[in-house]
Amino acid sequence: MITIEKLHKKFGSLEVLKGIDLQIKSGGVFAILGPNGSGKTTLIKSMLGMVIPNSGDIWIQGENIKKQWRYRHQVSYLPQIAHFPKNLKVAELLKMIKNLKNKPCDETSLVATFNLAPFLNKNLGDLSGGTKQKVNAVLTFMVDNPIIIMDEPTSGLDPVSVLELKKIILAERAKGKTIIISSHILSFIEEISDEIVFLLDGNIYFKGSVSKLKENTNKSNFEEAIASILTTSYA
Ligand SMILES: Nc1ncnc2c1ncn2[C@@H]1O[C@H](COP(=O)(O)OP(=O)(O)OP(=O)(O)O)[C@@H](O)[C@H]1O
Repeated sequence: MITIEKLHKKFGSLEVLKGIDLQIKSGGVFAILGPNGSGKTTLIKSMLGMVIPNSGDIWIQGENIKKQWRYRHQVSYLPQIAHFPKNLKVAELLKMIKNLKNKPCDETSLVATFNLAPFLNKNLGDLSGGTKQKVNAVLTFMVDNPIIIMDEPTSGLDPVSVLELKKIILAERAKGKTIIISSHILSFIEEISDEIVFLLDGNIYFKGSVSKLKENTNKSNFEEAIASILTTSYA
């Protein structure tokens, strides 16, 4: 269970999160949606201790994360933009992360799933954006953690890889893991999410299932339901 209470975050005079209260129950796929700049990454990074809120509290598995780091051993994170060392080879990075994790890692089947074998001896700086994202996915899923947080995981992936990613996410969900995803690809979110939260103007505009959102907005299509929130709010 993840509990967020009265979370405020400002960057200078820009108030990005204006008192977010949120509960994410354990087990299932939870999506964080919202327009560009609505604070999805800020919220995600707050859960990871990478953004320090101005006020408010976050509890992960019962532990207040303020000034804590141990909980991070239970959380896998796929960042929106991975900054890999350019001159390191893919195989070297995988080995290095495995050593750092000091936990059982299973990257072999993931490397096969994402067809990364031909790239293992290539420098990370020479990879295409999509191939880097596949490496990012391998790093995320190779460790067996109960919480998986992904910021725009489909970014740059071709349709076959998106399909593979979806299968992996659903398999992790079936193991009872808590998976938190931010994405603008609504078809992807609709297929995999148990619950969504929609951020708007620093607050939670909606929390519930995709079908509940469709019902509330009186739309049969998820994209139209999201569009109707935005047109109503910004009209
Ligand atoms: N370190 C920072 N310093 C200053 N402003 C920041 C910083 N990080 C984020 N912001 C600003 O906070 C706002 C929210 O950014 P955030 O990245 O959380 O949005 P997002 O919903 O993830 O956006 P997107 O959909 O474009 O990825 C934006 O206006 C952004 O410019």
